[in-house]
Amino acid sequence: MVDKKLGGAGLRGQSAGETALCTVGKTGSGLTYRGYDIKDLAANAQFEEVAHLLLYGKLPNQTELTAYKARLKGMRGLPAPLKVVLENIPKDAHPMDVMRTGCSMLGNLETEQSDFSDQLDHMDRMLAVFPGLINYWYNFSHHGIRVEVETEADSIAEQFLWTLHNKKPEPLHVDVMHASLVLYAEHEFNASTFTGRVCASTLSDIHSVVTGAIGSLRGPLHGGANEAAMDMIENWQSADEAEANIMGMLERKEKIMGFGHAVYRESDPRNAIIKEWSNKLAEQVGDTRLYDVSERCEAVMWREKKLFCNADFFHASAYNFMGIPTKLFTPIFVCSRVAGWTAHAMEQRANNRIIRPSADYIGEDARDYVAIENR
Ligand SMILES: CC(=O)SCCNC(=O)CCNC(=O)[C@H](O)C(C)(C)COP(=O)(O)OP(=O)(O)OC[C@H]1O[C@@H](n2cnc3c(N)ncnc32)[C@H](O)[C@@H]1OP(=O)(O)O
Ligand SMILES: O=C([O-])CC(=O)C(=O)O
Repeated sequence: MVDKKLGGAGLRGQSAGETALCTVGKTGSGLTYRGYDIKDLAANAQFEEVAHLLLYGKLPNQTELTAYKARLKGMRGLPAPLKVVLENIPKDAHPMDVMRTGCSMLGNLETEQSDFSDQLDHMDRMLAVFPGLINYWYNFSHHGIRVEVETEADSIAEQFLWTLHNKKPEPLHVDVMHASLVLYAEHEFNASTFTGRVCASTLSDIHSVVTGAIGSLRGPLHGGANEAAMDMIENWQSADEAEANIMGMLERKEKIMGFGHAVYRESDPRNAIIKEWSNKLAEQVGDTRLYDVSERCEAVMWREKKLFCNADFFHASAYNFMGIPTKLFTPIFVCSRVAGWTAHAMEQRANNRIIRPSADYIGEDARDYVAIENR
């Protein structure tokens, strides 16, 4: 990988701590979780295997996986007061705000012990409950339906689609969701994870850690890019129209969402994987527009700027082909990344020192206080 010229802005390139969870841009195809290459995990593992790897330190054997999935399945129910809160959030709310409020409310109802002795219970609970939480709100606010969240879904991947569409999803879509959740699960010291680690370093509770992380993920420069990419590509009826518009945006020095990365220099290893799934889904739905448009954007951005698709870009078309509303794209990221966030919180707690960097002062020199009547 080509070394990036590092500047101080955005703490780019500076180490802010240690982790045993993930490497970004260092070995293999460029992304590993506890030493396992993302390509192998995405091709072979269910999301629950990856969550177990991150939270419990090892890939589960079959008996452990079966037990873990059963444990998570038993944790899907929404407490009644949380349902009341969700039912009171308006239809036009941003779903990431719903996630943030839902997570925070859960922390009021099921507060973590201050000695963190029950931390894993809360971490698993969030993994289990988040898909139903967002889809309960979505279905209630948009369709007036109180969707059943304690479904027979076999996995978190299936649970998301089942509670969204209120019916058992087709197997291909479940496979795509597994891959997607695996791809999004963990990414070292990205902005949302770092937010969570800072919060964890104050010895705060796990719901505060995750609520803060959700807030950071919401922005279009981070998780919100998958929605922003969809809002962009859905306007274009053909690859040629996409190319003309991208060229115009580049000329006007606009950011193209879903491209570029703070660490990777030549490619994001997650892109090829989700792109392949998007291609499969395009064939399944008989798409002749969105996938071509996306591919052309990719080609033009590389040709003009040597900028590549990050994990978010082909997620947009893939989710769209599965009938997922654009506004729910980033909440899916939450349903996955909560595994990484909480694993990082545990790691921080296990070897903690409060995160408190310094700043270079660029303000006024010392001066005399001026009484209010003299200002
Ligand atoms: C899952 C994830 O969170 S992945 C990231 C999702 N975010 C996006 O897709 C948003 C669009 N991308 C971006 O804004 C950026 O590429 C980021 C935020 C991801 C990384 O930011 P940085 O590390 O500051 O980017 P980097 O230093 O590589 O930028 C180099 C140059 O390329 C430009 N550039 C980077 N990404 C883009 C883009 N998507 N569109 C247009 N220009 C871009 C920058 O403006 C910068 O130009 P400059 O030197 O003239 O200022
Ligand atoms: O690492 C980053 O800066 C952003 C990213 O790709 C992620 O969080 O998945």
